[in-house]
Parts: sequence; C-alpha cells; structure tokens
Amino acid sequence: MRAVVMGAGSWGTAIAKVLVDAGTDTTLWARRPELAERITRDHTNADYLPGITLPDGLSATSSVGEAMSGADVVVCAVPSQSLRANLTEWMPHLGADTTFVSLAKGVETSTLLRMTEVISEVSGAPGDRIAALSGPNLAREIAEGQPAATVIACADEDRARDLQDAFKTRYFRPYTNTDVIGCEIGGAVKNVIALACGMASGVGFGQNTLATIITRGLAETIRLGVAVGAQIETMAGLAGVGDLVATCSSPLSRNRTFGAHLGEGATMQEAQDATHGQVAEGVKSCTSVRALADKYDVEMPLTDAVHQVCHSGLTVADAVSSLLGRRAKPEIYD
Ligand SMILES: NC(=O)c1ccc[n+]([C@@H]2O[C@H](COP(=O)([O-])OP(=O)(O)OC[C@H]3O[C@@H](n4cnc5c(N)ncnc54)[C@H](O)[C@@H]3O)[C@@H](O)[C@H]2O)c1
Ligand SMILES: O=P(O)(O)OC[C@H](O)CO
Repeated sequence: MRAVVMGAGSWGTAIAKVLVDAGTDTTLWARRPELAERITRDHTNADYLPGITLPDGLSATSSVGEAMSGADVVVCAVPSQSLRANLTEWMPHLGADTTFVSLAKGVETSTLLRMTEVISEVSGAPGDRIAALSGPNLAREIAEGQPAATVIACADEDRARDLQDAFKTRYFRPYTNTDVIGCEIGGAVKNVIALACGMASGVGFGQNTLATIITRGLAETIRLGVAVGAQIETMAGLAGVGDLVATCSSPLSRNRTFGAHLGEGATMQEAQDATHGQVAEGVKSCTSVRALADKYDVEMPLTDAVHQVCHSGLTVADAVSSLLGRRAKPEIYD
C-alpha cells in the first residue's frame, strides 16, 4: 500500500509520521514548497509541530502530481471548509480505485454535507471507498508517540481492516467501525462543545461547569447523531465521548483555546489572530451543525449559544444566563 497525506498542518504531519512508523510507504504534500523542502531535508515541521523529529522515511513535496503518483490511499488533511476546493484541484491526479481517508472534523457550511459525502460528491467514489479517521487524537501527543487509539470508519469492513494495518503502530491503535456517520458527527460536534468549554474556562469556571458542558454536549451529539442515522454506541466510543473529553479538557485543543480567549474577553478577531493560522473548526462548523440540527428538528442549546457568541455578538455572560434560564426538564428526553 502506498499512501499520500494531502496537507502538512499539525494533524496531516502527525498522521504521516504514524503511517511511516507503521511501515506504510508515505509521502506528505505541503502547499508551500519551502515547507516541503524543510520536512524532507530537516525532518521537522517547525511551523506546526516544533521540536518533533519526523522519520527519515518521510519525504514531502509541493507537487500534487508527484505526491499522488502511484498512491492507493489518499489521506485528506486540509480543513473542512476548503476540502471541496482542494479535492477539485487534485482530481486530475487521482487514480481510478483510490481509497480516501478523511481526517477533517467538520460539516460543510454551504451544503451541510459531512466530509466523506463531500469526497464522494467531488470524486464520484462510492461510499465503500471512503473512510473517516477520528478519535481523541491531539496531533502533538500522537507525534510524540504517546499511546492513543482512534476509529477508522468505512462501510466496507475489509477496507477498514486494511487501513487499520496501514495506520497501526506501537503507540497508535486504530479500531474499525462501519458507522461513518457517527464518527463524523462526533468529530464535528465536539469542536463546538470544546469552544463552549474554553469559554467557560476563560471566564474562570471550574470542573463542575466543564463536566456539565461535556455531558450535555454529549447529549446534543447523541440527539443529532441518532437523527441523521448514527449508532448510539459510536457516540459512546472513541470518536464520540473519547474525542469530546480529550478536546474539551486539553489546552492543546485549538477549539478550546479559541473559546478561552473569548471567555477572557477577546474579540473574535483577537481570538482568530491568536490561532497563528491554525484552524479551529468549530468556529465555522457551529453554523452548519446548528443548521443540520434545525433541518432534523433537534434541540442543541449549547451549539446554539456557541453560534450566537461567535456570529451574533452574544456575550459569554449572556450565553450562560440564557442557557441556565431555559425551562426545567427531565435529564433524558427524546
Ligand atoms: N490538529 C489536531 O490535533 C487534529 C487532530 C485530529 C483531527 N484534526 C482535524 O484535521 C483537519 C486538519 O487540521 P490540522 O490540525 O492539520 O490543521 P492545521 O491548521 O494545523 O493545518 C491545516 C493544513 O491545511 C492547509 N490549509 C489551510 N487552509 C487551506 C486552504 N484553504 N487550502 C488548502 N490548504 C489549506 C494548511 O496549509 C495546513 O497545511 C481539521 O479538520 C482538524 O479538525 C486535527
Ligand atoms: O485542536 P482541535 O481543537 O482542533 O482538536 C484536535 C483533535 O480533533 C482532537 O482529537
């Protein structure tokens, strides 16, 4: 198997390292030629993973044709909202039987499609050739070789098992799952909930508040997931609660950090500037997740509050009052 990872940000670079460590022949594509040169020459990606030494066997290129030549597996590691445009540019270089692996955690704002649906629409590939990889996987920790697990979800179980072999190392343990919808909804919604946790922590609230947001965030994830066809067990797994807990708890999370800036009183622009060009997917996906919830008539008050803070000028303090002022109800309801 030969893999190409398209996108040399923090997760693309970390997952390329995983693939090489797993013994899979892998090339990394970077948009900027100078970054590709530095990765190949110095075995570092100082822009995204400073201090991490990349394997000697990993080379990078900024040529799409060179990167994709002979690749059986194309790993899509660009942000959700730019996946469609990137994939359209890559199309002339794709092989006929390519397997796609989506790493992006988001829902397209213009169409409300999940990332595997975008890949299918643009490439024409059937769903059984498209997998999603998702789990509690903060890029830096994985790049450091800290033990973690993930989920590789694909409708074709044999293909998922082949990918499991291609990504499995002594520190990175992929599980297979056929519930692609559940994995993608879990990954998209947790970014929005991590923004809420960051806001709470920025305001100065402690662990009770965080646990409340995580747990009620999981309830929102499950309600939306079930409505769009996901299995509840997936949301209780690594790509659901696992990723939710990791992202909502870690200062390494860009989404949580973005929310913390807002909670501390920063403007959206100031919070954006503080990301140094790295993507906090939930900022855009709160709009599409909320629209998806509206479409399926699912109640998602935390998502709604995050959306209003990010896009309608609601203050974090007013968001808290509004959430706590909602009518009383049972914990579990349809
Ligand atoms: N970083 C993580 O810990 C992590 C872990 C799991 C999943 N993810 C997901 O992986 C996806 C990629 O995230 P990342 O962490 O690598 O992001 P990043 O911000 O570190 O890097 C994004 C990469 O995409 C490129 N890029 C940015 N905008 C682009 C555009 N318009 N067109 C083409 N390329 C563009 C950048 O140059 C960079 O190489 C996101 O959906 C994210 O949610 C990230
Ligand atoms: O840094 P974030 O907030 O994009 O989260 C990274 C990963 O998705 C965690 O699994």
